[in-house]
Amino acid sequence: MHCGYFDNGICRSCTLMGTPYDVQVAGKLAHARELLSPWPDADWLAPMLSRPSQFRNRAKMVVGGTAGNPTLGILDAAREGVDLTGCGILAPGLRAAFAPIAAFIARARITPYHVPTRRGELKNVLLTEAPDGALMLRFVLRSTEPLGRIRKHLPTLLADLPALAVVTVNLLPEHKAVLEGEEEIMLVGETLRMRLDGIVLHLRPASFFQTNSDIAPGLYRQARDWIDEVDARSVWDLYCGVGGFALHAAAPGRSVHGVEVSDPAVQSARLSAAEAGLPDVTFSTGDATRLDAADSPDAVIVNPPRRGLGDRLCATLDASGVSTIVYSSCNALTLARDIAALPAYALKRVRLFDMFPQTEHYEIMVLLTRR
Ligand SMILES: C[S@@+](CC[C@H](N)C(=O)[O-])C[C@H]1O[C@@H](n2cnc3c(N)ncnc32)[C@H](O)[C@@H]1O
Repeated sequence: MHCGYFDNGICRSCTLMGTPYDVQVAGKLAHARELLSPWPDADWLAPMLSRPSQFRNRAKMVVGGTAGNPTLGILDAAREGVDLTGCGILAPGLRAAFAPIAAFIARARITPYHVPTRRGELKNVLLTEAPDGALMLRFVLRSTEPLGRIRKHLPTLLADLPALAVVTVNLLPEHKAVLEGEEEIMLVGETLRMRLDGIVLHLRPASFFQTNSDIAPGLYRQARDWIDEVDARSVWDLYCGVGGFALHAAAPGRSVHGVEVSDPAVQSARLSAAEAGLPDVTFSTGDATRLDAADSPDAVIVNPPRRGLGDRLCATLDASGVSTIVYSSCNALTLARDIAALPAYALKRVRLFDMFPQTEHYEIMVLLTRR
């Protein structure tokens, strides 16, 4: 894949842009093999490959320019807006939505936030596309000043962009280089329905979702297959987010319990389980690292953020009665560190999922069984 923004030095986010896709995947595999070389007996499954372009289901666009002529993209070295609406890794439905959104910003006179002068309101536009094309749009604002005009012009935006299922305003009053703030004002809808493999996962505005809607179901299927193989009767899904692993692992005679620190994500997961008619799939809000494995299940699925599980949870699991761990990670460095902290387990299988083409990042899933 080639990208004009990359070639012209406008955006360098995709660090592997221009490298042939097979070379990218070979490099990621070599990186993972090196990190997991202390466990040479592991069986490596063929990697799951992505389409190399148009795979991202989520756009995080920094807004620059003027109210009349906004840019959606990034900020340059001088902190001025640069348009990236033609970004080739974004799903086509996201790209098609940018023009109506920019027209709406102009119509509702929402002044983009200008970092050098700390003036203006609109900081970011966050857009997520469901596999069926439905969209969730979030305007990250410094204050509620434009809210009246947003409400007034919203019907026109909805007419221009009928795929919009959820529209919100997120408030980020601080001058911080973060994506979003704590407060969310719901304007249209509640959740985006992310249908994967026939299972609907309800996504609320600030919750995590895997960024590649083709790879995500492959990830969930792989975990379910390994759990099925050992015929686990009880399963925990730690760091469960909106419940993708848990809902896919559901089976007759099996109880699944998800634990997640974000309460809105847990509410979404519960809604999805109820709609799917799965009473044996339950969720609770909590800190996975503080779990007590006294009533340990047969199997545990873990999918932590980049920092990994850490010493405490590894020690709890290592001393538990859990026979199988399925560990899905977006950071093979912390994964390798955590496996080393789980000496009671043997690394049986490894599979790479190319969730993030054009970058050095990848998702990797391993099967660990108690020795
Ligand atoms: C990589 S995401 C995985 C989400 C989910 N497994 C999925 O497939 O969508 C990591 C999740 O861990 C949650 N999280 C972070 N720290 C946590 C903790 N200490 N205990 C429980 N959940 C945590 C985050 O809110 C986020 O939803």
